Amino acid sequence: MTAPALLAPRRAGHLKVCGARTRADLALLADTGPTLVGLWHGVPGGPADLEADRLADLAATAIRLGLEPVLVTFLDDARKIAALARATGIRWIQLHAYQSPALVADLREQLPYAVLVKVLHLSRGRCLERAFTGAFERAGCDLFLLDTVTDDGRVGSTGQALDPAHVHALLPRLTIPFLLAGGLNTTNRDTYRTVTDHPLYAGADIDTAARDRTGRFTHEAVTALTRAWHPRLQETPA
Ligand SMILES: O=C(O)c1ccccc1NCC(=O)[C@H](O)[C@H](O)COP(=O)(O)O
Repeated sequence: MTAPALLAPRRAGHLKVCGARTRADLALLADTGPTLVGLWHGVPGGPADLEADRLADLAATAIRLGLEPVLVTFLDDARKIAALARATGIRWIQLHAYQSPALVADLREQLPYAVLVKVLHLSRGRCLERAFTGAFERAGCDLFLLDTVTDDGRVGSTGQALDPAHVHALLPRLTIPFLLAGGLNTTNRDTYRTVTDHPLYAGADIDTAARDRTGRFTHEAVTALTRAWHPRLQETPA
């Protein structure tokens, strides 16, 4: 017997777009297909960093529009992060710096309901947290997010693609799902077929390719990314 159509998943994983700054950004994203929106707080000097009250306003707007807000942060104070999550209603937390497994354990205790995402940084193909993936999992991490570190040490929104071979070298170490990031766009979608076919693949995370040259999200760019990275299952090429 086949499962009732209503219960069948309709999408292949998540699509997260990072760095929303305004309600208009959120309206555009809600209209074009992503499931998750990254809101930055505690990213010093980041162009999309939000003050706490603005973060709360955008998180509430995202939820109202049917998007799941994700707090993207370099903060490494569990109490501060937990307080922010409680105050804003944000359930997904993306630790994008070099936070420790101990911080993840602390956060897990304070926020049992939260979805905790730890970024694994790949520098020249090597994962800098390679020795700690098991510790992050035991600490209560729900998802990893694989992203690029540039040769000069920049992290986040680098627009630089990972080599799929380097991703595959890391995957046997993981037992929890992962999001893929790092310079994903519409033209390199096919390069990652073997990665996105992996049973632990949970979706794609994109910033640079969702924007035009002035740094603004565009309807056209995000719609094209949704088609490439987050199609309805019946649209997925065999
Ligand atoms: O987006 C940023 O500029 C950023 C800055 C500091 C920390 C994290 C940041 N972004 C996090 C993301 O999740 C991005 O979507 C991810 O790095 C992919 O970006 P891109 O390679 O530009 O698609």
